[in-house]
Amino acid sequence: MIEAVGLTKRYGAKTAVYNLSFQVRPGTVTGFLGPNGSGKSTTMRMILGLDNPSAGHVTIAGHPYRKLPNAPRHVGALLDAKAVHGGRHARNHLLCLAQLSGIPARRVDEVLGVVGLQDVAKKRSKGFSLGMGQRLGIASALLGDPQVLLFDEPVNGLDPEGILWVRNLMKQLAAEGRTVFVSSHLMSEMALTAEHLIVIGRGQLLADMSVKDFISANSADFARVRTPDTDPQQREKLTAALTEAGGQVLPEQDGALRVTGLPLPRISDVAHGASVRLWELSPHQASLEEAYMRMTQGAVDYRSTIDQRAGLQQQLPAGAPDQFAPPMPGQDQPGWYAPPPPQQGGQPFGMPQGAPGGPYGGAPAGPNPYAQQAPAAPAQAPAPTPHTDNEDSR
Ligand SMILES: Nc1ncnc2c1ncn2[C@@H]1O[C@H](COP(=O)(O)OP(=O)(O)OP(=O)(O)O)[C@@H](O)[C@H]1O
Repeated sequence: MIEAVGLTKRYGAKTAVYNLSFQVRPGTVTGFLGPNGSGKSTTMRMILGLDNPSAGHVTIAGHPYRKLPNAPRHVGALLDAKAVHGGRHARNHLLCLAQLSGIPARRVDEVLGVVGLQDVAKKRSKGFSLGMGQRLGIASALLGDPQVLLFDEPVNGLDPEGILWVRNLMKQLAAEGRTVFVSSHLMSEMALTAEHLIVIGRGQLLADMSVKDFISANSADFARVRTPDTDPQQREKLTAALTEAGGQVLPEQDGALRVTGLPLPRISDVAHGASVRLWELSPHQASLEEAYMRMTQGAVDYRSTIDQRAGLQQQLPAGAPDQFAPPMPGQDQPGWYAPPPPQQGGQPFGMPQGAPGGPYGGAPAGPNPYAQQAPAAPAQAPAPTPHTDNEDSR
């Protein structure tokens, strides 16, 4: 298990991670999400002892990484797939790593097979594609057959077959009882791979919950209703009747209606009462991507100036109801589509229960550097400071 308590990292005046407390448990794939620059890589580097926390601590199986006996046998990581000696053959690169950790040479051939690089084992890695480099990085992580694995953007550069392979590999590693902590910007992929999520924004914990709970807590589910295409008046009649009944109705591009605020059976009754025939009445749940966009909308540092000029400030999905609207009729009935919880007052973005300080009572990390920030997206374009330590691989 990985456990962070009150983890904080400052680089001069910049606070990259602030008072972060979480646990990553064995047996499941835990996704690590956050907008660009939110502190994911910094957190991973602190877990691996590559950066010292300014406050708080992080342990693996109860020990700081640097105090783990023969750490590479316990922990494997892919942080930057380009961090290899390009002049070395793939096999030699792995052999060097293996020798440093007392891992037998036969394990090198095993992991080359696992990642599908056996045919290019004698090729220099500087000629590798991005995807091949990722596979070599994953091979390095697996070398010590570790119980704890960290992957920073492991599917970066992989083709669809490679992405599927990584997905299955992560799940298999977790099913074997290992701790698997993986960051990615591909929400659709995370939804298929991870069971649990840790979401951060501007270095702070935003959510620590199952994927299922995350989606239901941050999504605006809706019903799709379609009246006969041949009779547009039926659609208008139904829109009026549903609005009258307290629903919010928005037209979809394909002519259907998107309804929130009313349970499915009520929509059906209202349609029946208005003598409107229905061709479709179906429930829809938001995707992880939609839920993620809603949660992190106030915690995005880097935004296109084109989006800002056009007022495209992280738009909510179409049909999302007003977050601050009073309770709606039918709210307690099964099948009612709840709007997302309102952002908590005064915070630049929704904070998790118990934060700051975190659910584990993290050590005080000094004044919250974000407390005085504007509550919404920045009005000015952020300084265009490409910042990442391994941006080439992204
Ligand atoms: N060595 C460093 N010196 C100064 N600032 C740094 C350093 N490393 C990271 N930062 C800053 O800390 C913040 C968090 O960066 P980090 O790379 O951890 O974010 P990230 O969530 O991994 O981003 P991305 O999704 O783009 O990879 C950024 O504002 C970054 O500029």
